[in-house]
Amino acid sequence: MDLETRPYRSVLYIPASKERALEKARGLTIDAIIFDLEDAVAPEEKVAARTTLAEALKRSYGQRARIVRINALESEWGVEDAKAVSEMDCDAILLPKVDSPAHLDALAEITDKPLWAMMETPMGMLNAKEIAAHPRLEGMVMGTNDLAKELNARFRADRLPMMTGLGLCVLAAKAFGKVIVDGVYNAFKDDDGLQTECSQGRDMGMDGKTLIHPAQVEITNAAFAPDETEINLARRQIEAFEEAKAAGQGVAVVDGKIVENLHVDTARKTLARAEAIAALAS
Ligand SMILES: CC(C)(COP(=O)(O)OP(=O)(O)OC[C@H]1O[C@@H](n2cnc3c(N)ncnc32)[C@H](O)[C@@H]1OP(=O)(O)O)[C@@H](O)C(=O)NCCC(=O)NCCSC(=O)C[C@H](O)C(=O)O
Ligand SMILES: [Mg+2]
Repeated sequence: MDLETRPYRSVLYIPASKERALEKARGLTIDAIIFDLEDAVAPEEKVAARTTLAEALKRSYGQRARIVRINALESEWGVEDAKAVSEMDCDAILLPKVDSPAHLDALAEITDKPLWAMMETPMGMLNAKEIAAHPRLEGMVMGTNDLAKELNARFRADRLPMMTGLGLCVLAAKAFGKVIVDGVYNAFKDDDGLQTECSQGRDMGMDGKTLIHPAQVEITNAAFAPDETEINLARRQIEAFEEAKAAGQGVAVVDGKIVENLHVDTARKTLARAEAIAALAS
């Protein structure tokens, strides 16, 4: 599966030190996993967590993308994390608190793995374009907890204080064809709040959302997948446009709205996305 078609609806963080959670993930309907060596692991457990993770990755996680978040390279663990993860059976390395492409350059010197960037600092927001343009970068992950901390912003249901940063990162990721997944929703027992935040992220163009608990998976998978109404509309748009084209016209009308070439492109992507999700499930 290539980057363009691989679904990243649900991306679950798992503390690399927690064997039970590492095992549990093998049975969850998640598109990707972030195995965390950074914030979810206490300092005294960091070195042992590398070994625990290396062992866990020797067994299959099926089709789920396996991304490992290391500690910052400036920290006492970062460089050793990067070297150790380079030898592990995983799909990418995620670097926290990326401020500029220079941070990615430093990691690229240590590893050949594809790179992902945590977007969670004010400087990272300002440099989102240059970070997204990095040739080794595959994806961006919003770190909305760190961003709120750095901004001294308040958490609000509408995420207004985050919007500039979220918008800059979505623009940057889309401009350079990179994956972008939204930040976590901390209140993991609040389904309504999660649903609202998923809908907002999807409306903005996020490819999916990062999660902290298995209870968040179902809502997120549904929110970032095309639903029956969207699939049905996409099919009708393509059909109507093909008919219009055959009749020598460049525009069709479906449900009272015009359908042009560009809408057909979106419709085809919607169907391709639905097919990719169905293929993952089979
Ligand atoms: C939040 C938690 C500490 C809650 O854990 P727990 O009390 O164990 O929850 P439950 O008893 O409800 O768990 C039920 C079962 O589910 C498993 N479980 C729980 N969480 C996970 C998980 N993340 N992945 C896989 N499996 C999980 C439990 O083991 C139970 O299994 P079983 O006993 O077999 O039934 C906990 O959920 C947790 O630690 N979550 C992850 C926290 C984390 O990773 N934080 C760091 C990432 S967030 C971040 O840093 C974002 C960014 O950088 C930013 O700045 O915003
Ligand atoms: Mg963070």
